[in-house]
Amino acid sequence: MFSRALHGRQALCSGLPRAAKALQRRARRVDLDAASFLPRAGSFSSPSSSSSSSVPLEVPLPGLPELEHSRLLGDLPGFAQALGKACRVGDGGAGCFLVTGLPPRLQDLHEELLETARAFFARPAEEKALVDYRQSPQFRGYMWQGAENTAGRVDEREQIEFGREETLLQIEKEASGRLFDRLRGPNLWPQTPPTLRPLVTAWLHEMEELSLGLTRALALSLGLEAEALDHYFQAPHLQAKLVHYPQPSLASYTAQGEDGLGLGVGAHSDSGFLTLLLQDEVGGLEFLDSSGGWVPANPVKGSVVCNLGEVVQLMTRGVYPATVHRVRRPSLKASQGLGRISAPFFWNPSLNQEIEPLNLPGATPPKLVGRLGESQNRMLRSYGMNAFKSLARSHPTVFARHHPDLTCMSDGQVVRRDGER
Ligand SMILES: O=C(O)CCC(=O)C(=O)O
Ligand SMILES: [Fe+2]
Repeated sequence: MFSRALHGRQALCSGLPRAAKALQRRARRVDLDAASFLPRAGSFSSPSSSSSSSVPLEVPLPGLPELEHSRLLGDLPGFAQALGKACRVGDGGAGCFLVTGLPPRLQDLHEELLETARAFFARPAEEKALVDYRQSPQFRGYMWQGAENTAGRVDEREQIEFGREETLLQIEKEASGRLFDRLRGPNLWPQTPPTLRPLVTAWLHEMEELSLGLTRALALSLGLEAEALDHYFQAPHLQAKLVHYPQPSLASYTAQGEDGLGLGVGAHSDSGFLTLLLQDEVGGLEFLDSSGGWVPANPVKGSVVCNLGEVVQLMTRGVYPATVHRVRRPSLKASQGLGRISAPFFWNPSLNQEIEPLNLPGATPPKLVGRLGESQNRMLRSYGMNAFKSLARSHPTVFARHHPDLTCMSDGQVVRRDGER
């Protein structure tokens, strides 16, 4: 999907011990505090080679712009201005940003969620198979390592996927009669650890609220009314995952070295509106900048990474491009044998929404290197049908098993085999 040449740069801190990384993070935070919370243009070019001994601790690490959560509540116009700067990739923005300084309540929830995810993935394979996603017409549940691929390569990760919990009765009452209603339904909840269900439920609720605030800031940053996009999210189609990137074997580490370990998930952009991503301390997430270089999204305590999806790109005619990202396999040093845990939350429009480009006079899309053109990655205007298309294409056997009356056409449309709508 993306050219191999783009995979060249190494995350600056991947070879550093945890204590040094913590110190570096502190150095970067101090520097940013002094310069206010606005991103610094031109701060994203990482040197093509580095070693732990050649990186002085007082030099701030390249990183993503940091937007203080408290300003989202207390100074929406100021927050929106910083968000706009971060999303305008051609003007030196990173195309994504961190929301930092989350309230302690949310930080605690995030810590517990990461711990619980780690406990779930440590359970025996037979137990995880009880919530195997192949049982779910909504493509939710546990996916073992190798079940999914991105950019033509098998992903080196296992994951459990959730959506909004809905009973069949609820869905029947509100059914639109469209095929995408089939993506609504119940989750497959593991019995162990028992804390997983309440934690994931609380997390979805919190992320929904945060996402709506960010949507309003994004609308303001485009020169629209803050609530101008709210109607897209009356019944948002939520998707969320707990993900484990296992530690590569010692043999592969020895044979290939840290640089040769490859990717946990290949370069891609997310298909929804925006993604809020929680990650543990290990690192490995990287973003593509406007010139085709990779920028590490180093973990920052008390924050989430926010990246933009293809719906935003379509709505803004590319003025805010979807963020291309990938994940390196966990380095032996950083993950200390445990692998990496992340928790992406995907904020998507309601299934029944048609996505049309907004009227943004005077705004022009940036020139970008190393991305797919619209013709190679065409989005269907119906958000719901586009979501169904993505799932059907990624998981053809689950699609065939639960939706035998449907077929996925070469243009991506999911239709009834008998031709009825
Ligand atoms: O695990 C991560 O950090 C990123 C995951 C991701 O990009 C995805 O699942 O779409
Ligand atoms: Fe992603």
